[in-house]
Amino acid sequence: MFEDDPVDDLPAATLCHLVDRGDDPGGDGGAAGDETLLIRKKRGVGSGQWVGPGGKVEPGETVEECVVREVREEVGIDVLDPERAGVFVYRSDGWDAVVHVFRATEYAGTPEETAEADPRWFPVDDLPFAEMWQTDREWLPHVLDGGTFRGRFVYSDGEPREVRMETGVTPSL
Ligand SMILES: COc1nc(N)nc2c1ncn2[C@H]1C[C@H](O)[C@@H](COP(=O)(O)OP(=O)(O)OP(=O)(O)O)O1
Repeated sequence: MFEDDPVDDLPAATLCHLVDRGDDPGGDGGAAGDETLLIRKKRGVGSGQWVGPGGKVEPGETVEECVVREVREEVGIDVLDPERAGVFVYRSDGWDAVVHVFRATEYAGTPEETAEADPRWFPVDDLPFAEMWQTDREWLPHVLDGGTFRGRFVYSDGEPREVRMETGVTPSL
């Protein structure tokens, strides 16, 4: 899967997909059913799109530390039980990275808008894919359903040109 990629040398980043299972996900009086928290990114890679909160791993930081820090910085909540759900290599004509995907179900606090992100809960069966990374369609439903994956996505001019993915695997490089 990653034979052609210098995975040890690529920058690392994280994404968090928080799933709220309950009668009133997000505590916002919305419809019952599973929901997931997405952000409208205000800056950085993928700005303007809906995406899971996350960001770049800082020097000396583990990916687990990064995902907790980034979610706190972007939407002001503490994720309590992040678990690895996937990993993908992203290659493009700009930035390249290894992105570590986490799933979580427990959190403390209430998501709030920040300078980086505008958060909103979406039903897991009604995600805004038209305004998301195109390859999220391939793996996000699987992750929200408790699955794991590894992938390699090559983009050019903002479009996916090569998409490779395997599911039900250990989500490591
Ligand atoms: C197909 O590629 C991607 N798909 C998805 N869903 N998300 C991606 C893809 N490539 C990158 N990302 C995510 C991974 C990270 O969460 C962000 C990139 O980090 P960001 O630019 O947000 O980094 P920060 O440290 O928050 O921001 P600053 O650099 O401004 O400090 O994109």
